[in-house]
Amino acid sequence: MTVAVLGAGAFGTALAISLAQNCPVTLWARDLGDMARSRENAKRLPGFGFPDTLSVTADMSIASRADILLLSVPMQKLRALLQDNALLLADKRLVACCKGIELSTGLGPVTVIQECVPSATAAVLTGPSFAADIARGLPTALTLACKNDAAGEKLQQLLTTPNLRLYRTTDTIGAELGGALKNVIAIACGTAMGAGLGESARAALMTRGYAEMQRLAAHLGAKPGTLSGLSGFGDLTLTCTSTQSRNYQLGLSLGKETAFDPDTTVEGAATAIAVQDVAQRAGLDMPITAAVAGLLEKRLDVQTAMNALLTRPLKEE
Ligand SMILES: NC(=O)C1=CN([C@@H]2O[C@H](COP(=O)(O)OP(=O)(O)OC[C@H]3O[C@@H](n4cnc5c(N)ncnc54)[C@H](O)[C@@H]3O)[C@@H](O)[C@H]2O)C=CC1
Ligand SMILES: O=C(CO)COP(=O)(O)O
Repeated sequence: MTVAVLGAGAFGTALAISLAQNCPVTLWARDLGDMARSRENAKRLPGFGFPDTLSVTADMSIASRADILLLSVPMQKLRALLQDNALLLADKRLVACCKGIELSTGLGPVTVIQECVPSATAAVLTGPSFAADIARGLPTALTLACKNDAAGEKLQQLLTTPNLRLYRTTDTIGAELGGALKNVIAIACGTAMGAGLGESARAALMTRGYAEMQRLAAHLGAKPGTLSGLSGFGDLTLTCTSTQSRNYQLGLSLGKETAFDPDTTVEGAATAIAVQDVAQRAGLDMPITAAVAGLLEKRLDVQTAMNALLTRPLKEE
């Protein structure tokens, strides 16, 4: 068995290092930089040397020979990667490792794979994990979702490592929505903490944000229960409480009104805008998502957004 990881960001590099314990792994990058010589991704994941079983390439025809390909580019770049390489990726097992909703279509990564490479087996790997934790070999549990349970079970077995424990589901919609929506709530939580609104406010945002996540997931056909697993509740907890999270960090800077590096990958920003549109079309009430979208689009300031949430009509929980 061989694995390739397409996209040499922090997460793709960490997964490649971890999976290289199981089998030969090829890490594909658009731009290899100095990685082949230094045997390290100094730009995205410094301090973690590559094991001997990990090779790097910028040649997709080499990477696409692998049995299983993990797609670890940001969500808004996924479609172009698939379209550009559709012939090489035909009939492959493609596992999306990105968390988000496509801005132009409102779709998640599994559907984007199915649209671009219909002959592929599409899956998504998601759940609570920071790249550095995985690269360090710290214990991590994730969800592997694939509509075809037999194919999902095989992927679960092949991609589990001594430190990376995979659970399995056939509910790709629920799994990808959990990973996408928790980032939006993490921006809200970071904003509240950055603005000094306190930990009680953060707990309220996490809980009511989780209610929003479940509302949209149910509307889009997710199985009841998936959102309470690693891909939903698990990742929500991690991302809303850790300063390691870039979504949470963006929120902190919005709350503190400080500058934020625009080159940082913050998946929740595009997802908030995409989800706001989906929710409006569906007539769903998602006030925290709407507040985050308003902050990001600079239609709202933090105080106005908070007042809007607090003055909504009182209702049953
Ligand atoms: N960093 C983390 O701890 C985790 C990240 N993720 C997810 O992994 C995905 C990727 O995030 P990171 O690796 O952290 O981002 P990153 O910012 O570290 O790296 C993104 C990488 O994608 C590459 N890239 C961008 N557009 C590309 C294209 N068109 N073709 C090829 N490569 C392209 C960039 O060159 C860069 O190497 C995101 O969806 C994120 O939510 C999931 C779990 C943990
Ligand atoms: O998805 C993640 C943790 O599970 C990583 O979070 P950030 O993208 O916010 O850094």
